[in-house]
Amino acid sequence: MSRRIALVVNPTSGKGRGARIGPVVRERLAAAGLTVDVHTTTCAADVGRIAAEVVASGADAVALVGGDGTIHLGAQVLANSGMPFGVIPAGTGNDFARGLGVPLNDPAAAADLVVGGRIRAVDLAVVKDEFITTVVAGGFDSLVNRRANAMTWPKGNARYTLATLAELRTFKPLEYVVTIDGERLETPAMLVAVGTGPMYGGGLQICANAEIDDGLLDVTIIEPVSRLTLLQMFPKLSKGTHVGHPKVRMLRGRSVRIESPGITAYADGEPLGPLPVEIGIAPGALTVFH
Ligand SMILES: Nc1ncnc2c1ncn2[C@@H]1O[C@H](COP(=O)(O)OP(=O)(O)OP(=O)(O)O)[C@@H](O)[C@H]1O
Repeated sequence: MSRRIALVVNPTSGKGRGARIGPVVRERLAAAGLTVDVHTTTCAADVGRIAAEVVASGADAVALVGGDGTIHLGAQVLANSGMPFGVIPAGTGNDFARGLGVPLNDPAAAADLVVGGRIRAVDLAVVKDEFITTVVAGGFDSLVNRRANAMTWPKGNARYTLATLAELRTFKPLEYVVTIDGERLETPAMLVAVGTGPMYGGGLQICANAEIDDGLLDVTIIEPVSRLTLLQMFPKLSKGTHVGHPKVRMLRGRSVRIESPGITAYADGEPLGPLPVEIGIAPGALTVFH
């Protein structure tokens, strides 16, 4: 009997890229002999609802065509379900897919990972009962995220660059209390980011050393630096070459609490809530094709 795959497509991801690549993926999966049930979402709530129906249906696997927002929604249901999950990147950021090494601009190649059937279990961060698939941002980066989300132009990652420049004009270091596995650290900083995977903001390797299956959260603290130094650090984040910078601290733990007054945390590119947040880890909670 052929494997039965539910293909869940967010047509709005990547400003319509999801709608464009959905049929490409369906054809590729079907050509490989898989039985494909296509589900197209009409609103954000559909992602979780459909994922729950798919899990209950006894399908062999699910593939999600979307960006980090869609994966975040799907992961809430797929976590700890044991159902293998394929990521077909269609968003603007695609940081979860980047962290996994899924091809970003070749939907047929991403579909081939589902066909191949090779799976691994990856960790998720958890805040209250919410699973997070990439990084929690709490500081300068969350202000940039908020501003970039509010911008309608430009379309791709250039939004983050413009938002960074705009926020830099007025940003001042923040006072933090960061508690990692019960150990309290008081420090001023530009940002504190916590991730299971390395990336946010469309390929910025803020937690460059993060291993997505080591059962640990990676914590990056950028201590106070001049505006120019922070600006110069952003291109380094794309390559991960900020690692080792004297003002960049990288730590690890199983539980992390971040406190700083007046800051809203962002996770998987969307607002999570005001600090303080307590972040835990769900080791190996998501089973993914790779
Ligand atoms: N029809 C729909 N189906 C699912 N989600 C939708 C739909 N319309 C709007 N949304 C919203 O779109 C958001 C963005 O989707 P997604 O994150 O996949 O794309 P993106 O923002 O382009 O990519 P990225 O997050 O990687 O930058 C979702 O979090 C969801 O809230």
